Amino acid sequence: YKWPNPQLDELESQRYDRMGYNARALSEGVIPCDQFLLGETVGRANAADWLRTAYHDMATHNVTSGTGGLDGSIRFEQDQPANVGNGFALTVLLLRGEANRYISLSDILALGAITAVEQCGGPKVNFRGGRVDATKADAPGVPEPQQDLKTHTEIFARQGFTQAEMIGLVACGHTFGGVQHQLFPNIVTNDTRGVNNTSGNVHFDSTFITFDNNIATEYLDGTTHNPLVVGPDETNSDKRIFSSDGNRTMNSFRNQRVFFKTCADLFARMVDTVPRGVQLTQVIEPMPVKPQGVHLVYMNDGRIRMHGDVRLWNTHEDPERSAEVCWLDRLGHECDGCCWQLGHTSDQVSTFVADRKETTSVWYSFNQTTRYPILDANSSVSKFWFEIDEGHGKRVEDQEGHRYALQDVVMLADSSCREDLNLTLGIAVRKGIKPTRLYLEAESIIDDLPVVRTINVPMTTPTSRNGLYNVYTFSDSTLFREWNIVLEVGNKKYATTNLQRHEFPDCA
Ligand code: HEM
Repeated sequence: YKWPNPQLDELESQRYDRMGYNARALSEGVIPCDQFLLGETVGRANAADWLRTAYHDMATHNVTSGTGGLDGSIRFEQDQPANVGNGFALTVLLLRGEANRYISLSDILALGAITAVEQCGGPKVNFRGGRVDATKADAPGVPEPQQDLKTHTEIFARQGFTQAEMIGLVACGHTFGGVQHQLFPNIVTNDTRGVNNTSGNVHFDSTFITFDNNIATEYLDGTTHNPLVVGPDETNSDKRIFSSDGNRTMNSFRNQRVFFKTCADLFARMVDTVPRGVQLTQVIEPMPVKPQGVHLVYMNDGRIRMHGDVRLWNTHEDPERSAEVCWLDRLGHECDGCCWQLGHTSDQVSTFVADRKETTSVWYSFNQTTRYPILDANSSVSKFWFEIDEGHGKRVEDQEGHRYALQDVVMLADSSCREDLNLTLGIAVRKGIKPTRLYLEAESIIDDLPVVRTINVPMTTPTSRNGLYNVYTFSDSTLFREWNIVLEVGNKKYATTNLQRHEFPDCA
């Protein structure tokens, strides 16, 4: 895809900016993998809850009617007997803050499961966005351990999975976590609860926070303590499922590579199981050169300052490297002095983990400490690109000649400042156009879901008419999450990027 694309930019960032500079908060709950936030029970982990939540949310799917699937309906399904325990509520509570208008709660639940798998030693799982959040419960459909093999096979077939895929999905799922005595006292009894720890949570395998094939090898070797294999016959659903093809599938999982490949494919299908009619995006791949938070600020002296970062994916620190941002003027012409050396410090590095390896990215800032690229408002900017030199000539990074587009019609003004929760915004609007409406788009989370509020900015009297821009002043104290400015000119819209991370000076 081509930058800017607010939805794909956001999905890409949530997917790949996992740790370090400009990291998103999503993965914090699974770093380290034994982390269990918001609860006291030892022997549990967010990683296990996140994976189980994605499965239970999806498990309502009916391939024939096209209903149910991964749609966040788990929020309304916690009174269903198959959804006992607080793992689902905790998962929603931990993850909902990461959703916004471009990435739904159900996208975040899908990505939470993928992040847990990848971060805790598992394979890379393809991620798409575009899930739509349900507003009510789906028809019940999550399997329970006391059901027989025929029922389980039918349930998985209804969800769209064959018998072999059922074996795979259960084995891949049960490499994390375990069964709690408190919730299943007949499965993990007073006698068996002490096996892994004293809290009464008996794990499915000996490495309950590591994604590996021990779930299969320990089962095959007869050393397993999996409560759904060695528990009471009636609830030994893993045993019935694992052995249902004469252990053929489980035997293939002795090979870790086969196990990883199977799990990666099945998890991708699991999280992509959505109600009919929901259109998912392409698989989100990392952008090799990605601008982040690029925006303009109108200075009181009539010039324009350019802010932002750029991420160079899959590279390392290189003292030889120098990087520049270059731009075309607002009419699309090349201009003199329209290149600027980017700043970089050693903390501007980030990492992404999958397939047990780390990918490093290095970031550069448009500013070097306090020095920014400053443009003359007359010539201004329409597109920019990067020129990178690693000691063997300049490499141009311009999205295959498309360059990166940037509007200069509406922007923040330098007069903007913060006083506690209150932001006093100066909003600069280019003269010579006939604006029809100026407003802010501000996000909040209401009843677990992201919503966008529109806040009108009156344009009666500009507070300043310096240079080529009129500046309108507006105050608001509700801009806690993502927000941006939009200017409508007839049916054309000019929008800034999310300005949540802009650093405002104190008003004093
Ligand atoms: C017949 C199918 C299945 C049955 C009967 C079943 C049953 C169970 C039960 C009884 C627990 C214990 C929950 C608790 O005590 O909190 C559990 C945990 C878990 N299940 Fe399944 N499950 C099935 C399939 C799956 C699938 C397909 C996945 C994922 C792909 C999955 C992922 C998990 C995870 C990660 C846990 C651990 C949760 C934790 O430790 O907090 N399960 N399952």
